[in-house]
Amino acid sequence: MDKESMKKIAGQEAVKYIKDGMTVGLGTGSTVKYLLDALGARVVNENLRIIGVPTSNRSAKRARDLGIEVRSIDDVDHIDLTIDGADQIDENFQGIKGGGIAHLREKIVAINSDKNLWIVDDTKMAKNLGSFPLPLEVTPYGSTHLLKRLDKMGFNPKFRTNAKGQHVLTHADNYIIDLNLGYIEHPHELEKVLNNMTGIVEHGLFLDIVDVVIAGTSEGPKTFKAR
Ligand SMILES: O=C[C@H](O)[C@H](O)[C@H](O)COP(=O)(O)O
Repeated sequence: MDKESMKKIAGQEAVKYIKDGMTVGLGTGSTVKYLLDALGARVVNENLRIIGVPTSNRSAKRARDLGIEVRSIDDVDHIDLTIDGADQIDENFQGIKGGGIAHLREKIVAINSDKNLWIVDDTKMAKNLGSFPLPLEVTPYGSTHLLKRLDKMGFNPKFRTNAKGQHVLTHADNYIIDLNLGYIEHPHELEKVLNNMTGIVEHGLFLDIVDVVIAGTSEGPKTFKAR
């Protein structure tokens, strides 16, 4: 089965966790797209009343187009459940996110949610993190010096650029540096190091955040309780 079909299976399974009246954080990415399609269908067919809190302009537009009511995080008093994609998930359900440059908003929404559910195709489930490059959102000011510092630390940093060689800009007009680490032996230690570095606005390590993971597999959806 191809990856798209596995993403679709995960998105369609996850929509079952959304109940009438909920405020739901809406993640970003190609897997979340399938969730939004399935959620839009429920809003129309079942007259489901939910409020969506999107983590990107892309998800906000898609949700609105599908008839899902959306509000900014600062206009809701709580979020019951957030459903998002992920780039890599290790055997302890720690994750890397930010492949689609949305991890700053995604982390803000995630830590303000009662529950977090991730949806992935099962090729993203790994023993360890690190084969997927770890994204950092960084302030443009001083970013060349930050890159040098990260390089000296052995983190193999690279600015993320577009086809024209220009910096990719985040929602907040920041840059992205990807760390090509290969293998992250101690994610919590790395998290502490990155949290303490001036100029890094947010990194894509999502540790101890997810509650449930749904992986789309060729045998159907597989659900894992992370905590
Ligand atoms: O910045 C983007 C997000 O963290 C996405 O959730 C992540 O990149 C997974 O996206 P996709 O479902 O497209 O692989």
